[in-house]
Amino acid sequence: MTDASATPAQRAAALRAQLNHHAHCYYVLDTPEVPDAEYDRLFAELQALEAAHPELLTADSPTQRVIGAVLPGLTPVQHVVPMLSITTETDTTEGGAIAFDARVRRELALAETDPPVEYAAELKFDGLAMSLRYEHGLLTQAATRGDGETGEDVTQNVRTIGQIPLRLQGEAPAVLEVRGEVYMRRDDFERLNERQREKGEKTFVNPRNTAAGAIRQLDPALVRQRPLCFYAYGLGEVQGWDIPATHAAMLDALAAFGLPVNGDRVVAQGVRGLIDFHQAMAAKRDALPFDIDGIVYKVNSRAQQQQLGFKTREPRWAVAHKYPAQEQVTTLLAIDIQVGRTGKLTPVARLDPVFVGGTTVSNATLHNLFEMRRKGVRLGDRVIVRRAGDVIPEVVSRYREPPAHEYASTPPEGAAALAWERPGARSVPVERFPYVPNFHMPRACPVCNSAAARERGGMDYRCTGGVFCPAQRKQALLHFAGRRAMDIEGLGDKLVEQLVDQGIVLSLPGLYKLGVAKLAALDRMAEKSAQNIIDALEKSKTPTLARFLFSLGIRQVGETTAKDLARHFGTLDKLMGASIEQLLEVPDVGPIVAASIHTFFAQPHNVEVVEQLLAAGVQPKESEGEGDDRPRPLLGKTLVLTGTLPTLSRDEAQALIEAAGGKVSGSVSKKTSYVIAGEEAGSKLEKARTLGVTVLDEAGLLALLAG
Ligand SMILES: NC(=O)c1ccc[n+]([C@@H]2O[C@H](COP(=O)([O-])OP(=O)(O)OC[C@H]3O[C@@H](n4cnc5c(N)ncnc54)[C@H](O)[C@@H]3O)[C@@H](O)[C@H]2O)c1
Ligand SMILES: [Zn+2]
Repeated sequence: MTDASATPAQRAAALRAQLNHHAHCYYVLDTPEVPDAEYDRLFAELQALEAAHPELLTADSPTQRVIGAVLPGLTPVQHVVPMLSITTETDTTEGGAIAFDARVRRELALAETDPPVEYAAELKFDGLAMSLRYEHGLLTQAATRGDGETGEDVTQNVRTIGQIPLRLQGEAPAVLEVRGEVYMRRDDFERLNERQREKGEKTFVNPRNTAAGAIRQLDPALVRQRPLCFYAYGLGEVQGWDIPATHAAMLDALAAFGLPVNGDRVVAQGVRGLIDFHQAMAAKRDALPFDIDGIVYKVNSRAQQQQLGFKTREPRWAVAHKYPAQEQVTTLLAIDIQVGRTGKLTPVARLDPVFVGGTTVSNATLHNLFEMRRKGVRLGDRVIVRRAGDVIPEVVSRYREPPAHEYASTPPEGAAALAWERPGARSVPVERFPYVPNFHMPRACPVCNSAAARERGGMDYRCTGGVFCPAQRKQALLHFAGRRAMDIEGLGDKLVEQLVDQGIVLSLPGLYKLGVAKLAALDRMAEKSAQNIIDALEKSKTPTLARFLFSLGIRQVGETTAKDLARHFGTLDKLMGASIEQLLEVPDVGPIVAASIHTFFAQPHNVEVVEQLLAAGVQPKESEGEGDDRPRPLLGKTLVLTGTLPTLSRDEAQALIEAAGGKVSGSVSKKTSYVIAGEEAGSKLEKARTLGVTVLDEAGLLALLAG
């Protein structure tokens, strides 16, 4: 990207324009176009250029001022004590701490023989800076950093953050401005994105930008849906309070006022303690519930802080010692399909290996076709990968190499609309069948070759070979054995894990081939418990049809639907042979459920598994079907209708009799249970009398039907 022919002056101007543009996208629009690491690289390049050519330095250079602005619609707030930035040490090794300590010692004019400087080290929370103003203990105003001098009033939104006290505890100063960081926890962020994904809506890029976007919403009700948190780390304006002599003591005092202060902080004597803390927290970073992008070192003594003072943009007594970035750019080499435990097909990006979030990442999830399309990600693209904490790495967007000439000193019109996306990508609605150029979802499961299908309105493609697919084996077995399914006591998580991993049971029918010896040979399995499981398997062989259907784990077929199906069809054969139309006749079965059942039994492998289960001795209790649960007083009875009944037509009477389990015959014999006679009954009535068959009128029939 660097134009070799550019003069230093041209390069500096280009860098300034780019940095201003990115800062605008980041601070004002909350939708960065490049990863932080990329921004930091450009920033460092400009700093180096300005150091080498001091004549190029301008007062408005991004290296000289805090960038930010007040969003239209929000009220500006003047900061009495400016909200500054912090010098960044991008050297993530111990060199970062050593450089800072050396600077501090030089500026304090300490000799080599002088004792080590005392520092306070704390986490650098990756959120947005917030100033909370308490007057006589009451929260009166909350403001963003803005350009450091002027921020935005976001009091209403900040009030929705449960952790922030509206009233301080204890004896509060006349004025206490608390500076701290608003952030979003990683699990809250993941949940939020999960919900967005389920709704088929745009997902958020990272917790920082989500938090910053939420806090600057004009509608507090929207903010409430984005769970935010807060940690205090400093002070602004203070009146009527003796500020403690050290930074660490000041934080303790803030905690005593009831403000959230993070516990992962230390007081360190000299540079060694800083390095130790940096390393200790690097090891703990993934386990923290929120993102941090480094450690902040601060000179602990207030007196020494005052002696060191400020540069234009940042204090001289503090530094941010960074960690490896959690977002990086790399190339999308290929897309693999992973089949999950529940049959979900996930496109997974195979990447040019990249160091991100502290490890080398070569695979990252693309979630689903809809998200790929929304993000404009295609095979061969440069993409931004995020890896934070224990969350699986993901491709957050396509990365567009920013050509230097595109940047003016002010951000282009509509920068927000283009952020993180290709030009125009956003205006294209996601269609019903998402189409991603140069990539197709497979039509068949790559593991078992059953059909891969997407439900109408659903986001995910799934393997339909539920009881056959090796990827779904464990899930299928566990579900099959479940209490509400076949109820096989003792066949739990641990056992299924062993049975499958050791290749002992590979499919549902295999369960019924288990012997005591095989089971007893397993880890932590005594002969007695092995026998219990064999007994439980034996006992499970005569389930109700409904339980059996439910146990197959057909998507969309829960307990209730399974009962409806069993009642309607009565036998397994009838259900398995049912067409979509016939399935739709079942009460409460709609097109999605019908399609799911039909597809399931259309997979030859699924049918094979069912047949093998039956062959292994499983015998679901079948019935006549429809009306199964109603009283059937005429079950096994044969009736003959003759003459004209006073209210019921012949067809109506027949339907009622059949619904009650009876049969209607055309001729009277010794086997006839009842003859129902109306007006003008003929020979059939006589025959009944000769054979001694009971004759009833319509009222008699109705009484029979009523039981
Ligand atoms: N991706 C982009 O386009 C883009 C654009 C601009 C800036 N950025 C990123 O923003 C950062 C630079 O912005 P900056 O100037 O605000 O500096 P900074 O965020 O690196 O450091 C200053 C901020 O650190 C925060 N902080 C967190 N924990 C703290 C603690 N314990 N003590 C004191 N402060 C603490 C405060 O909010 C403070 O305002 C970089 O990480 C940069 O990559 C990215
Ligand atoms: Zn499969």
